[in-house]
Amino acid sequence: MTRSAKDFFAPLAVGAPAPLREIPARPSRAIHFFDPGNEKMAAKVPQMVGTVDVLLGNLEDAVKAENKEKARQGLVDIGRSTDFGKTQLWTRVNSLDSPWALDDLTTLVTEIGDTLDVIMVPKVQGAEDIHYVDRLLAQLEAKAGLTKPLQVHAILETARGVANIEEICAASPRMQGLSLGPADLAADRRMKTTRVGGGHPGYLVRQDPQRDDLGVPQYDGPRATYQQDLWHYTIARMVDACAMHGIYPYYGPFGDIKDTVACEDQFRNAFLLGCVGAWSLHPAQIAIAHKVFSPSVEDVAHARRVIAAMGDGTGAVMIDGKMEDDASVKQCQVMVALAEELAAIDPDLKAQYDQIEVQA
Ligand SMILES: CC(=O)SCCNC(=O)CCNC(=O)[C@H](O)C(C)(C)COP(=O)(O)OP(=O)(O)OC[C@H]1O[C@@H](n2cnc3c(N)ncnc32)[C@H](O)[C@@H]1OP(=O)(O)O
Ligand SMILES: O=CC(=O)O
Ligand SMILES: [Mg+2]
Repeated sequence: MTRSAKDFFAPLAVGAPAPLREIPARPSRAIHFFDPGNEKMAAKVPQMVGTVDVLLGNLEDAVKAENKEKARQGLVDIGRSTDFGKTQLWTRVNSLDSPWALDDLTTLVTEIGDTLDVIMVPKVQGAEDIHYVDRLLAQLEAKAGLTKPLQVHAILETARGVANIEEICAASPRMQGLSLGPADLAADRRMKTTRVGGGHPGYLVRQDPQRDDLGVPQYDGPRATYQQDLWHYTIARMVDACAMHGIYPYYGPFGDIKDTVACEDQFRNAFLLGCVGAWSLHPAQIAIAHKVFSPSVEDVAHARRVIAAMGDGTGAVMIDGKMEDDASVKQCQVMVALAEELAAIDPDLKAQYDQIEVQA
């Protein structure tokens, strides 16, 4: 049964911290995955602090079954020994139907709960999964004496999860956001792909056939094709569900590490539709995500001009031949607010945005 509105912000265990009323808008352009049980990767984590918005210790898929405990302990060690500064530390625990999820949550919350910001829960099917995690986290927070509630991020990677997307977002005040999990989602939906995210050359639309002088279609003549985005529908649903509930949508993994161009395109589609970040699986993908999910200097300059010209934000003005009004100024405010959040943690970006004032 759904909790009453009054109970929604009450702690779910005696001694647990009060739930957040609002999810803080912290920059999270790249959520960088590392395997804490892989010595080489783990050794790089302290040097990566400050170079990426989020470092995520991954315990789920991509960690071999025999290494699950090692990865969990590796994350505890990293959490204890690293000063993360403004970089957030997230984890992805094993799925709730696995033999590891309970120990993942119990160990991480009690050992490094004060260092962790967000717990990513994979393969979320419905509100019941979030309710389970919500109560368990409250009990563990109380046990560990934590003063700040942990946030929860759900991966959308089952057909049932997509069908229940709104109730998942609404299930707990801990809900921070959703990520698209295109690999598991493709398998669960029985899509006929074998990739981790990105497009597919077979998913396309084809230009109509040219016609000859008599109007007869030339079916064997040249016709352009345009590859389509397999993920448009799901990302659009995520964006609406997240916006409705005051939480944040993210594109997930892009598995073709060498195809940096297509990765950038896929991330940009997600950014333009409303996502705030994407996963980085390899150090090479961090710069791509930072570039794509930071508004361009040109867009910020334009947005500031519109805001300045619109005064109190009502009415209509012409700028460079285009009509701007109450609705476009709101889009500009979204752009400028994001630029300000990012400038606060990224000195290079701040310098670029500050330059706009000089040129204006
Ligand atoms: C569908 C899903 O669930 S997606 C999420 C789960 N998947 C993951 O988390 C995958 C994470 N990434 C990886 O495991 C690796 O990047 C791989 C397997 C994709 C590629 O690894 P490699 O073949 O070693 O890549 P490559 O040789 O280019 O690595 C270069 C260096 O970067 C390091 N590196 C690679 N990936 C990472 C990473 N994610 N974080 C930190 N360092 C990394 C390597 O250890 C290597 O270090 P070295 O120069 O000291 O030897
Ligand atoms: O976990 C991510 C996915 O794409 O599956
Ligand atoms: Mg997955």
